[in-house]
Amino acid sequence: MIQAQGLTKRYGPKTAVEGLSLKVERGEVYALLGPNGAGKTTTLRMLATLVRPTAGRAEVAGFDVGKEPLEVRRRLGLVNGGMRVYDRLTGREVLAFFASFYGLEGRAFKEALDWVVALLEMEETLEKKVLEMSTGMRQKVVIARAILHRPPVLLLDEATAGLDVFARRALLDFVKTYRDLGNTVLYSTHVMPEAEEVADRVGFLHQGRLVYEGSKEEALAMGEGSLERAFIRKVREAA
Ligand SMILES: Nc1ncnc2c1ncn2[C@@H]1O[C@H](COP(=O)(O)OP(=O)(O)OP(=O)(O)O)[C@@H](O)[C@H]1O
Repeated sequence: MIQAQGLTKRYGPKTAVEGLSLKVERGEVYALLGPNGAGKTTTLRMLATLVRPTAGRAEVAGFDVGKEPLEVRRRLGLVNGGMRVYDRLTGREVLAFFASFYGLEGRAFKEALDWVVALLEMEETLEKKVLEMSTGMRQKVVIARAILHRPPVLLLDEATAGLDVFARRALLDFVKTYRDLGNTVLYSTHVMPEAEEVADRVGFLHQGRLVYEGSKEEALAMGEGSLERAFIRKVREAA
């Protein structure tokens, strides 16, 4: 569902991502792991058609990110940590607003809303203003707006940043549920234990390069039970 070959992004003399190739299959959670500045955000933004690659190519759900960005956008959702929603609107109003971007109006909107409300258990957010919501409720609205169009591919970029323990738990459980519905999730984080919990496969990104890729089990075995140790080992080997 996600394929990248030689994906590269340079900002002037600075290389943010260098020759990145990866494949994520349907029904899989792929954790892209790396410290701040490793190139995770840039990679996700290229896949989401928000940043144009300097070189290389990528496809999402069979569509080229450079040549068919609208087809790609129809099939993916993006959640960034710390994403804001309009404080003065209710959950329902926020979702109606974003639904209109996807052409979901009238009956189609109602169906999408019913689906997302049941999936995220967020009935209580519908008539509440965002500024009156808990962090957890707000997070549900952020996720709901990203998946209203039922994208088969979901990109999450440091999505647990700033969440309290309840909201974080709900998000990790949601990732697994969304995967189990047959969707594909690219989960970017620097928090290794989160990847240990949700990932099927992992990729280690260091200074813009993918230095390792494998199943979570292989990576854990290499790190004697710890992804963190596996990551450090691969980064040292690549140096
Ligand atoms: N618009 C830009 N102009 C110049 N340099 C940039 C730009 N965007 C990112 N970079 C640089 O590219 C590198 C990779 O950044 P990126 O944000 O992709 O990393 P990251 O792994 O997502 O880290 P973080 O979690 O801190 O966002 C960093 O060195 C960053 O400073």
